[in-house]
Amino acid sequence: MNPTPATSSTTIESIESIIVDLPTIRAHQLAMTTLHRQSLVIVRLRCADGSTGVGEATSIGGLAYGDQSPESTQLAIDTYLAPLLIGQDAGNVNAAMALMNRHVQGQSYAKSAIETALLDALGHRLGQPVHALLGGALRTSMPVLWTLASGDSARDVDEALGLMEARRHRVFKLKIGKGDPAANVAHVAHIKRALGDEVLITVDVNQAWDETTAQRSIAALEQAGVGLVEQPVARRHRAALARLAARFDVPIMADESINGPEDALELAQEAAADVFALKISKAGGLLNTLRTAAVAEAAGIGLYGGTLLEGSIGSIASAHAFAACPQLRWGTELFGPLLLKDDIVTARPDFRDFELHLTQAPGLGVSVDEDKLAFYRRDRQRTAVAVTA
Ligand SMILES: O=C(O)C[C@H]1C=CC(=O)O1
Ligand SMILES: [Mn+2]
Repeated sequence: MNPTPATSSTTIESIESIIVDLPTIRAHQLAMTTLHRQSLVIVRLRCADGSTGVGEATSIGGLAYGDQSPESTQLAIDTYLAPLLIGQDAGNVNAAMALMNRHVQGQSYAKSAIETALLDALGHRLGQPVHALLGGALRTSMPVLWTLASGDSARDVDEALGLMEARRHRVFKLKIGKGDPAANVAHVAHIKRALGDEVLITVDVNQAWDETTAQRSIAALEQAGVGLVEQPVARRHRAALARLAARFDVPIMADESINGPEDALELAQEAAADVFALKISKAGGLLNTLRTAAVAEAAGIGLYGGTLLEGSIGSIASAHAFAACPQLRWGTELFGPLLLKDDIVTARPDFRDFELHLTQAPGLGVSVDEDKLAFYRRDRQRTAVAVTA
């Protein structure tokens, strides 16, 4: 006979959203914006039995990267999603997601953060890590690349050499697409030459090129020895993406073009990409990320664990989903916490030997540092300090 199961039945009592602004360790330059800080939306969920869960929704550069900002995500949670979920069964994540999807269009970042918090709380109640709730981990550590995006080639090379020496990263992604494409290619070729044949260099164009620029530039990137080209053209230009994927040997990865399983199906049918970048926020949660991965796997398409530069909570939530993916041929870019100068969790994720390591702790396995959260939250009460003569 089975032992008496721990109970998972309780109701959702409250859902709180908090915007947190954290400085980055250096400027992070992308095609569409340069980051100096990250704004995370932290979701805290409390259940009637006292169990709690956390989640995170993070975007890049306000509305510069995608169509959901921290502020719009907070509004969606506070005004629409939380009232819908209060009093609902906290243990039935599928039912909670279906309810949200029935009543609220879009808002995938907010839904992902709430689903994460539900899974975290359920994991705490059952004494199981989130990856076990997703069917079990096929890996509990995963490779993590680093993005070189300081805006300065010499600094990028020094940064990469230091990170290889520290055994933190040995794959590097270069953010290009800003400015002259020929200068972009020269920058990549310089870094590739400086780091040598052994080091895998990938590039992310973040939709910046038209098809003819992409044709010319990818040919040169291929010559320079680049190993993967991410989202060279606009997300809607899927026919162009397919032509580029057919034309070049270097694999083409879809990022902004793919959100969930429906996109995965269409992109697979169109042979538009060799690799898909998964992100829990794009997919609207961990469960939908796994559905997206299942479509890729069925179509023989490689998987890559992507990031929206989330902090520790969002990155660890992503890692739980990626742990349960059928394959993770292209590793991950879950370095977000390392780009931040400080954190709001008590113990930062475990990055060592070029990988991120997950624990077997219940839920996500992360705890909020209340003092840090109070310090970095955007709405914190600033106490007036008396000035004495
Ligand atoms: O993929 C993106 O475009 C977003 C993100 C991931 C790594 C990074 O530096 O930016
Ligand atoms: Mn990308």
